[in-house]
Amino acid sequence: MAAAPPPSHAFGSSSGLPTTGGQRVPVLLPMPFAGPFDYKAPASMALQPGDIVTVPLGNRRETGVVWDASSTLPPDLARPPSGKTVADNRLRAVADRLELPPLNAELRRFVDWVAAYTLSPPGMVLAMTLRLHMKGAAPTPATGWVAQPVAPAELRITPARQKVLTLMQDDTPRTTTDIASAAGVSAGVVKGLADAGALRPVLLEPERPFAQPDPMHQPPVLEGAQQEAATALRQSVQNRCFSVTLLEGVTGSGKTEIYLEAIAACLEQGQQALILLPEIALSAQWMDRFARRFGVRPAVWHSEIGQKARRLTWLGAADGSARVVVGARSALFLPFCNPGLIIVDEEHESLFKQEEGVIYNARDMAVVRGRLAGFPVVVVSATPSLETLANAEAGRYQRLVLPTRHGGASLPQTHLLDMREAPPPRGLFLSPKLVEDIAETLAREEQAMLFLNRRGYAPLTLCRTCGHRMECPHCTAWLVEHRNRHVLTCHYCDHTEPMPPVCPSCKSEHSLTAIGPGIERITEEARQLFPDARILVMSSDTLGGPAATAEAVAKIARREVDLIIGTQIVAKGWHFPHLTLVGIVDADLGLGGADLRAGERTIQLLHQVAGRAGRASAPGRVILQSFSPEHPVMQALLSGNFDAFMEQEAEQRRPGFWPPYGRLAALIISADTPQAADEAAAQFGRMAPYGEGIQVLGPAPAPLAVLRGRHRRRLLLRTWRNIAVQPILHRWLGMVQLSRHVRVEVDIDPVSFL
Ligand SMILES: Nc1ncnc2c1ncn2[C@@H]1O[C@H](COP(=O)(O)OP(=O)(O)OP(=O)(O)O)[C@@H](O)[C@H]1O
Ligand SMILES: [Zn+2]
Repeated sequence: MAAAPPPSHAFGSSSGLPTTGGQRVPVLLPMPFAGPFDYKAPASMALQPGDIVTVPLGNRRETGVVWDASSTLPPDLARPPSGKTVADNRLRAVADRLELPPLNAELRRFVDWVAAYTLSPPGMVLAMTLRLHMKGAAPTPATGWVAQPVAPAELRITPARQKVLTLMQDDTPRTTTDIASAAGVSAGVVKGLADAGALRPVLLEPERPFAQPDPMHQPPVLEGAQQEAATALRQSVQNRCFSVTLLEGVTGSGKTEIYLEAIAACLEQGQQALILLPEIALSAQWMDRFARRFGVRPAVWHSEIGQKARRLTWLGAADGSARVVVGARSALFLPFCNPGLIIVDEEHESLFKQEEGVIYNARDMAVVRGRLAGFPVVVVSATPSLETLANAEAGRYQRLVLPTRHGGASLPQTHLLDMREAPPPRGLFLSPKLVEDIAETLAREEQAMLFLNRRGYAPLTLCRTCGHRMECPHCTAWLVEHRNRHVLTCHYCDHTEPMPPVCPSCKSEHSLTAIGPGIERITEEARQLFPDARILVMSSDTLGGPAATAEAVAKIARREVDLIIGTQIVAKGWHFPHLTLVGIVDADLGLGGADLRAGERTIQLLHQVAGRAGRASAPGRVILQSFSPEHPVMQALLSGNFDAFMEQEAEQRRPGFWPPYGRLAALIISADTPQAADEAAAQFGRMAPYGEGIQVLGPAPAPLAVLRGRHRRRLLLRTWRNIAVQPILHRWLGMVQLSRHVRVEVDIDPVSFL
């Protein structure tokens, strides 16, 4: 863990651009300090902002980045000045400059900006861009050998040595291993020749792992609206300046196809493109598609690529050899040297919000990066968020719309099943009508899909005798039964325990009962109903990783599956041409709770799932099982009038200044005991900012009042849109003295209200 800074270092600003040795330079370390620390450049070392260096910190050595002497932040975001300046004679010296490409000015500004916007220590944002082992991070250029033009006079020639010298007459640099195997000698012979001065060391070309995508490899033939949209996107890339475009289109309209054209334009002008996908592990089809269009696969970035791939991709971004990177939200912090475009696909996805560490929304920060560096950003969705729609309406974003499915495919027909009128038999969850439709679909040899966004067997286990509920010992949450594994598990903290043989409270036997369905239970029901159907379950519990997911998807495409049962994994942008029926087991799930965006989120998810049906020639159908078919969300899904629904949402949020018509920031206070949490929350409540257009809601216990053993309270700051929340929060946080056991998280533009 980072120790407190040693006294000889304090953050402070220094003046002038450090370009010559001997000067004071600020160095930002990837740690939770408030800002950079000053160091002294050794006389022999000319340092520039952006250089990656190692410096002493306490008695350790740390990697950091030479930072800018003065802040470039707008006044709204600038932090109050802090710290004192260390006297010149007490500065410690920078130890070393690493052979790595420096972080350019745009990226440094971006790091500062994200830190200031999210109220995070800048070093923690820097840590996201330095996510690789810096030591030995540069591709140590392999050393090779060439023959000296004139062999040393005293060289002893053996037959083995002669073989090497003959081989090396062509002047091609080779590694020791290559020489040994090509000449059929041992490595010792090569080494002997080198020691004797007959071979001269040369640096070999660094490894170039990224094949270059070819924009002309296989361009599509575009039709009417597609053509127009592609031309507009190409144009914004060619303009080489900041803009944001919303590419909106019904599922299957060809949005992906169109934004690949924007990437082609970016490649044609020699720039790099970044595509952010909400769940990169689920992008097997996307990768294939990219390869069909451009002839090669793109570079990939997410938290699970290995250390070597991480290093190569980072360097490829920095030296420009990685021309296209597709990644999860963290790819946004890669050090691109020549970025020309960012695409945010499925921009409405809440997965773009990182909820831990630096709490940020990658979609919004992508727009910031585009603005700071002057390139276009394209956000893509079939069901754009209200934030994005409002930006389009206000003219801040351009809007391109693809109104119909590609190739004459029609959108699926939607049917609402009122579960109060046609309930399933007791203890079961699929209504007779849905069962009948699945049977018909399977009889036609088409595929069907059942969607339920709940892992496991049952969300609640209850004792029928005493009413005891099986709850997580560390969280305010029920334990979810996973019958396949014979366990109960908490989906918030992963606490897992075996299914108890008797009720832990009243000790009754055979009294614990599963309440409600999870996907395992639906699968059990489906197996009984359709014993001959080939069923495939898609959830994070059944698909171990990207490879298993890719294989599952390929099986569906090969028609080796009749019925797919899945959680939200099935909602991703899959293209299953033989799938014609989608059944949504519990359409109301997700509408409860105090979430501001519950309706919006539900409609986005269900629309996305529905969009998997009927994407090729056979028409698709969607069946929604609902206990509240009159709900506006159900009615909108039925009519397909997404715009009208979002207008209603807007009307509900506008008067109360809820986002996007006002700003929100959440404070989440957590402590070991409920008393400590209450006390800290009350202090924040007493110090709450006030004023015209500023309101604080709470404190109140968080819906997840206990999480991983910590007691949580929430406050919500809501302001008018034209009020910046960061200065208010700085002042507020500065007024409350917290004990060491209390933690406060700041969540700007919260997406989760748990
Ligand atoms: N102009 C075209 N030429 C050939 N194929 C096309 C064209 N446009 C779209 N397609 C095909 O139609 C299918 C749907 O297109 P695509 O996946 O781009 O739509 P989308 O709008 O991104 O869909 P979703 O939102 O459901 O993910 C894909 O198989 C795609 O290859
Ligand atoms: Zn838990």
